[in-house]
Amino acid sequence: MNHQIKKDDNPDLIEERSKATFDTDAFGAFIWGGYNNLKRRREIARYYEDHKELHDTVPIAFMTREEKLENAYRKASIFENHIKKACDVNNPEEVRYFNWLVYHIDGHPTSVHSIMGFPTIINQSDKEQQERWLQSGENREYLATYAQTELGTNIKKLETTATYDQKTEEFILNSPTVTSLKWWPGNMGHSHNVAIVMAQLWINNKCYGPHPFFVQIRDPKTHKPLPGITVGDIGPKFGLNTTDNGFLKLDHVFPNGTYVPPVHDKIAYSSMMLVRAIITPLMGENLCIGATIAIRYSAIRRQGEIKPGDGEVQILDYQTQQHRLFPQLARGIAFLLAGRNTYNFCNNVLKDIKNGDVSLLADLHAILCGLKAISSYQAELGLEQCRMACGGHGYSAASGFPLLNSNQFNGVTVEGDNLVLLLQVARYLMKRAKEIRYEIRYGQQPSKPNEIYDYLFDDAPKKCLIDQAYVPNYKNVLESFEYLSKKLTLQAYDKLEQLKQRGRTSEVAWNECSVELCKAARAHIRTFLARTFINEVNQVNGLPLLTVLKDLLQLYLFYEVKECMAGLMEDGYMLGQQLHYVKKNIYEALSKIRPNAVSIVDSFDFTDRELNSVLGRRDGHVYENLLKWAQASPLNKHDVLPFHHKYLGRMMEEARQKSRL
Ligand SMILES: CCCCC/C=C/C(=O)SCCNC(=O)CCNC(=O)[C@H](O)C(C)(C)COP(=O)(O)OP(=O)(O)OC[C@H]1O[C@@H](n2cnc3c(N)ncnc32)[C@H](O)[C@@H]1OP(=O)(O)O
Ligand SMILES: Cc1cc2nc3c(=O)[nH]c(=O)nc-3n(C[C@H](O)[C@H](O)[C@H](O)COP(=O)(O)OP(=O)(O)OC[C@H]3O[C@@H](n4cnc5c(N)ncnc54)[C@H](O)[C@@H]3O)c2cc1C
Repeated sequence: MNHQIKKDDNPDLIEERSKATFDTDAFGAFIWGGYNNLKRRREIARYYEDHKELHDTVPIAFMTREEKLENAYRKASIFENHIKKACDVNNPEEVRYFNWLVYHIDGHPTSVHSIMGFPTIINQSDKEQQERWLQSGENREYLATYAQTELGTNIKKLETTATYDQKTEEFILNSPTVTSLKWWPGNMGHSHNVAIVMAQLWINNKCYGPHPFFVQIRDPKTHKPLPGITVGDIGPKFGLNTTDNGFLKLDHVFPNGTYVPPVHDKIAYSSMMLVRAIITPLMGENLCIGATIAIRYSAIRRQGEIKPGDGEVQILDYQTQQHRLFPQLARGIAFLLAGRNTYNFCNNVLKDIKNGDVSLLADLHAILCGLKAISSYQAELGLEQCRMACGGHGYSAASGFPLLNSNQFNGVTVEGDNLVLLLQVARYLMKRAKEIRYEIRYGQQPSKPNEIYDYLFDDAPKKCLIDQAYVPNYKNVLESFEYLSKKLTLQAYDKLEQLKQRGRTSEVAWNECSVELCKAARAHIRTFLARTFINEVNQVNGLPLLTVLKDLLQLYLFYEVKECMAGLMEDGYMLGQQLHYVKKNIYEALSKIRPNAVSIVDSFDFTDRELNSVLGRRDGHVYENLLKWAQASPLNKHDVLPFHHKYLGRMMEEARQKSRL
């Protein structure tokens, strides 16, 4: 049963919705982690709808950059009055959802304080510092950005210095070169007045590596930059134009604060872990939003005939359209599930770290890096497929895709470039490979099995069993992913060792293997994503929901097998006839998903505010609203543009006069 049917909706959508073979609320509860969460989402969305002062005055596509910022500042100033009424403020998912409804996708002037600056203070300050900055940070008496990236250096070679002056017992922060300017930190340009600055710590002429410092960059009252501080906005970007990403130069600045040694030398990176953990489900959500827009639009858009004379078909009936869109749906769900899983894992490990236990830090770091890299890359490609699937209207800002996709572009870069992060995964895998070759087991005697990497130590069957349909729970497909991942990991390791034996330094050998190292990392993450999807579906009771989830799982798994078929076939592990079986499964899954496609995307329960798209409207009334949208364009405020006669009008008039001569 589809709960979204309303009698005045577009007839094609009513027809699609009436075909649902499952309960859309049951699916929604599966996606959002239970019925109560789904109910709370609806209550929060209702709260947002009922409070017009939180809405945009005009679509942001029609605003200049300054208007965007002012609109977001206006909302930020009333946000605190509303959040306590709309949400349980101790529930991060409710808070995140309300934020998302109010500010939507283009950034906002308090975001980096919430997701990076303040969490860094929570996780990395000592008791005395917390007494000073915790409550006031929570009250937003100050707003803190996270200033790590520099204009021309990499993290290992940061040039910003924090030198301890023994005489005054103070730290002096300095940007000694143009390349050392902090560049990119979100909200640093104009909105925030504090920066958590990552700087190389120098004590007695000895460098202790990058450490975070709490630096007041603007006067708390006048908001003017403080002495020694040069700060500003870095200018317009591909997306996130409601965020003032900034630059910062420190000229011998004396910040508040003391140096506290971390419990682990990589703890300074924990803020990045937390954000990476947020990014993967966000990528899933973005992709599901894109798929919702494109699938709803494909159900109301009619173009061409399949059987001549039978009339124009919904473009969703074309197999090519299904092949373009349904894998995005399946991948979006896979990212949401894996993201939820690792977000919980991350919070548990961060708690352990606070108590001095860093035993799971490396496992967590590797999986977060890999998931962030794969999910953001595939979501970017997938959203582009969704846009293209909407033809010309997909290119209009009314579709929502220009804003959605341009913001998605930052996913592959923020919190670490994807290739750099895949190489972090590879570093972890190479350690496991060494243990396999020397027959040592990671963690020696593990107290409990670790699903993330245990398979690397097991002997997978040497023969591909992918076409053995009787194997339960897709064990055979998972084994194929495991086989490939282990093979690529060991191949990369052996090549590294050979290069080193031939005299290459470790670093040069690493670089010469880096394409293959990234392949191994991708295969490991693919295995994790597949296993998580299978495990989550296995826990579902209730046949109608289970059936549609299994259709999506079938598509997901066989589509991923097809994506890595070269690696599976090159050594004869998978045979040509098995590839035919894989393709058959993909096409079969597409046709099983087709009748439920609109109901599946309805199950996500995205509001029209979240979709921000005329094409993806819940009611399907696309064409009349495209006209309304175009008429609202600021250009159409005038029948004749105020500068028309000054230029084009004059040009044409002069041309007419000339031709009369
Ligand atoms: C939603 C919108 C958000 C918008 C806000 C965006 C904010 C930002 O973008 S903030 C800036 C983020 N910057 C980055 O993410 C930089 C990306 N690069 C990295 O993270 C790299 O991992 C590195 C530069 C931190 C380290 O690279 P590398 O030089 O290769 O390695 P090291 O020698 O420094 O360290 C290796 C060692 O450390 C472990 N490790 C690295 N990072 C972490 C971590 N986050 N947590 C735990 N452990 C970490 C790594 O596994 C190695 O361990 P061993 O192999 O045991 O030595
Ligand atoms: C929208 C946005 C918001 C941001 N917000 C913040 C913020 O709030 N705070 C902050 O500190 N930073 C922020 N950043 C900066 C961001 O974290 C960095 O841009 C990102 O980590 C990549 O670093 P880089 O720009 O120095 O790229 P570079 O390191 O110059 O990388 C460029 C390319 O070189 C290659 N490369 C680099 N190193 C290696 C390597 N070791 N091995 C192989 N290939 C390599 C990769 O292909 C990479 O794509 C933001 C960036 C963006 C786009």
